[in-house]
Amino acid sequence: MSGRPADRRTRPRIAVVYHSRRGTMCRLAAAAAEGAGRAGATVRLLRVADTMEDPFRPGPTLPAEPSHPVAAPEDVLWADGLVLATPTYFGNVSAPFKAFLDSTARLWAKGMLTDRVVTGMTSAECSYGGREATLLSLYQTAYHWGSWVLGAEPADDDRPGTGRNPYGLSAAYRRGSPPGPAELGNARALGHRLARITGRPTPVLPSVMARPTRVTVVHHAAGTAVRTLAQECAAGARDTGAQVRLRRVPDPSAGGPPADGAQNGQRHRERGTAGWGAPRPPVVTTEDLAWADAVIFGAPSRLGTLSAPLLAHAQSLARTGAGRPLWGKAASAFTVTPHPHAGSESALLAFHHVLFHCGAVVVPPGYTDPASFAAGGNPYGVAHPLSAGERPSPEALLAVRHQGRRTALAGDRLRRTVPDIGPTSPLPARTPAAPAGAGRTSGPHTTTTSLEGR
Ligand SMILES: Cc1cc2nc3c(=O)[nH]c(=O)nc-3n(C[C@H](O)[C@H](O)[C@H](O)COP(=O)(O)O)c2cc1C
Repeated sequence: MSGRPADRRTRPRIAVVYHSRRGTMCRLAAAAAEGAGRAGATVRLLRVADTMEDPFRPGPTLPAEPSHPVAAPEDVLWADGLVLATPTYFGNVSAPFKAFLDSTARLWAKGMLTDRVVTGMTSAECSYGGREATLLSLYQTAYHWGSWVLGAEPADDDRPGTGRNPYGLSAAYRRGSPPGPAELGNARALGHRLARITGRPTPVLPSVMARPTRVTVVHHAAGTAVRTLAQECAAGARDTGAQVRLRRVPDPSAGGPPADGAQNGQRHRERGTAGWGAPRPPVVTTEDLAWADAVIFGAPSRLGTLSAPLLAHAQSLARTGAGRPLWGKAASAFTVTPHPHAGSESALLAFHHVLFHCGAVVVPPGYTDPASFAAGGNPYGVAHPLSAGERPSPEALLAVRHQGRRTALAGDRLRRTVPDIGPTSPLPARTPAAPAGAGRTSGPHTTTTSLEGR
């Protein structure tokens, strides 16, 4: 991110891309665009093309909104940050929205979509009818782009009907009615937060900038493989000039019977020939997390999640209010699995959920370095299968070193933008409400006249 044009501009560019058939997502998208504009962003409010038949036509619709320009893949290229806004269809992204995401593949293949900051919004008829699943599936694409992913800020007083959700915004679809004021206010707040986080690094805060970036690598030191990856990851962070703390989580099960779901023989092999004889890093404290600008977690994968000791530690960080040690910080994870496909993806994705609850910005490796492809092409984080040997391959070591570097650089950038962002509450509408974007006529880089440039 540090080399991206946003560094040289005062205004971040935010694209709010939505699909809507009944008007809910259109209104939420307009609210997010308004919030981003109020944070000083240049905004494009765009709809995806929808040529598919509506299975419920004629359905109850809201009064028509002005037609917004149709999103093109180049809008993703243009943007520093994106709000991706799709209705929930069968617990997933709608087909027209997915078609838009897939249309970015040509730019992705050229490595041109990395390091955007992405957040998501959805609406669904049922409270628990797939809203979270839709937001999380939206982010799969963002991880593959190599984008950073931002959830919504969890609040102490979250109630049903506010749309707040640690993973983004998830509003109710109410037939024939627009989203409620709390939902719209939180959509504005999400757009606002995205724009602030995506924004230009603040050249002030000399006390912060005088020191190197700080990175903490926390791992469940279950065996040689995890420890080797953790050390290499720490070395990658140090490559950037960062100060690094290598820490381990306490493991109550060490020495006893496997109490945390270890799979056959895994715990024995994780200990490896190096055993516990090597100097062990200190046990992590909350201060190690509060101290850091970026945090990278590593652990063996067990039954599709990261191991219990690491999860227990991370879950203890997900408190709300001030003092959340991961809030607004860059974070990522790596893992060791018994076999390929025994959690290499699912354990990392599940761990991202915890990071969202902690308010962290998830910074996956994506395909931002050839090392990621060489190590198996896992965009969510490095995963080494123990069946390939106790010692991670040279490719895995290169990939995790890149992950350490990348997360450190993201932490460096975020520490310049995030500290002055206080907790957000719903942003009330402006009166008169900000107008929706007017049509674009001549291609993807033509502006939405009423929003862009405000
Ligand atoms: C094909 C289809 C699948 C849907 N699947 C779900 C679902 O899984 N869960 C749910 O609660 N609502 C579901 N809905 C309702 C939509 O979420 C609702 O129509 C949408 O949020 C309205 O957004 P819009 O007003 O922006 O078009 C579905 C609707 C359609 C057309």
